[in-house]
Amino acid sequence: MPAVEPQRPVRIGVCGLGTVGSGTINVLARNGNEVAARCGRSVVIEQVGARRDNPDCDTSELDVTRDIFDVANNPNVDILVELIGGTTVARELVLVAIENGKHVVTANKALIAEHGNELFELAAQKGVTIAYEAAVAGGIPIIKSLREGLVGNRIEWLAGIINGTGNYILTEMREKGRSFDEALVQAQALGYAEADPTFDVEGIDAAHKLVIMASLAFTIPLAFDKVYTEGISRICPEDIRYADELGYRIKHLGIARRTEQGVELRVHPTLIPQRRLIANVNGVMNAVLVNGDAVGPTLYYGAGAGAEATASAVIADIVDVARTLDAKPDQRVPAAGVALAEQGDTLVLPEEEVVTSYYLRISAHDKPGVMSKVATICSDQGISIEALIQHEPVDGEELVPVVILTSRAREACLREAVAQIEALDTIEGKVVRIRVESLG
Ligand SMILES: NC(=O)c1ccc[n+]([C@@H]2O[C@H](COP(=O)([O-])OP(=O)(O)OC[C@H]3O[C@@H](n4cnc5c(N)ncnc54)[C@H](O)[C@@H]3O)[C@@H](O)[C@H]2O)c1
Ligand SMILES: N[C@@H](CCO)C(=O)O
Ligand code: NA
Repeated sequence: MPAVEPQRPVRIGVCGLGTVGSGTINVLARNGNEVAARCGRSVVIEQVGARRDNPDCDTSELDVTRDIFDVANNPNVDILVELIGGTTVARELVLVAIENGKHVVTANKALIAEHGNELFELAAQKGVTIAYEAAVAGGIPIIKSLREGLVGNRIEWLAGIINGTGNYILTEMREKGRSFDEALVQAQALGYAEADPTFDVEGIDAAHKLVIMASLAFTIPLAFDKVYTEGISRICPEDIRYADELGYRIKHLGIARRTEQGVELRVHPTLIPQRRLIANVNGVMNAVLVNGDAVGPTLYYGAGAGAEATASAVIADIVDVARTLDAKPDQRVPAAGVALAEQGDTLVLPEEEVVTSYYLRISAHDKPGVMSKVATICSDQGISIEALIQHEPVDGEELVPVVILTSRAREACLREAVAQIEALDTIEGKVVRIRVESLG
């Protein structure tokens, strides 16, 4: 029998030596033998592009350049691993790498969500691949699941806790009574937050991840600008408490759903029943619930952020690319799950048309007839009240907090009802409203 040719090592160039870059180098150093066995060839770090050294990892034996474009232009690099973040220099870097015939592994959801259509197109023309497992839900192999594991299904909907920082903040507020700001500072110190943490708390990061999942689940182009996005910065401790009393948890969810009228793409705080597994996903952990017509509901759970958890996904992509390094491009799984010509249209349903139940919190003057006026306004909009709790006035004030759970209603009807309730002279201030999903 002829001897099997040993495969040459795969040579990677790592750009960015922050949380994920240093985690990737450390995990590769620790698990190099297992990784080599998985890919059938060793993985060699040919070059590192970093503005400065990072004391969290040892690069003393590596070729380090201060100009990341050296890596993109290095003829010995097979795979460029983009871990600098952002959408300007990162886009340029990835374009140059692809033009130079390199495969790309990236953890950058902003880049894929906002420029993925363009990058996938160029990669297809050049016969290279872009892998982005780390971009969604950190270490959880959700991209692999959507792109490969679930392809026998028509996916009806998915819903996920896909921002570790936000989930960490909501958990700290609920379990330890920490303030929003305190919990955010901690999440930043732990390396979970984006360079601009408003991306985490205002739902932009989750929107990036949601469109990537929706694109794979529904085989549609990426449509980041169509996502409805609401953050968690206005969630108050009393809403977390009242939700608990009603048997719910407040989670920041990304939801993608097919309807007959179009696709729903939305990120917002959501009350979900406490009995659901996903309601009990806490701290920096992420979870994605995917509902396929054949398999039914499946749940993916794990660390959504952090140096080594994210490195786990980056390295899985490196192995995937390395295994098919010598394959013909059409033998690889396409970056978008299907050839771009096979993608359908993205008709995203306007938010006003979305139908959900709502949690409403109203500050009412304790006078007779207030609640019957509220009930009439709701019923005129076709909304019924499923539960109502009247709380004790806060700190001896005259105002009484009233919490309502509504039936399912069109967003447009709910908005009209809220406007009319706010106009009542027996109601003070704005109505707090949070969507409710049963996820059943
Ligand atoms: N931190 C996480 O838990 C996590 C998880 C999943 C995905 N991500 C994504 O991974 C990427 C990196 O995130 P991070 O947390 O490691 O960020 P980070 O800020 O810790 O690291 C980024 C590094 O890139 C360097 N850099 C930026 N521009 C550069 C340039 N032009 N030249 C050279 N170096 C440059 C920075 O100096 C920094 O060291 C982002 O896209 C992020 O969204 C992060
Ligand atoms: N900032 C992101 C990192 C992982 O994508 C988060 O908190 O989930
Ligand atoms: Na992932």
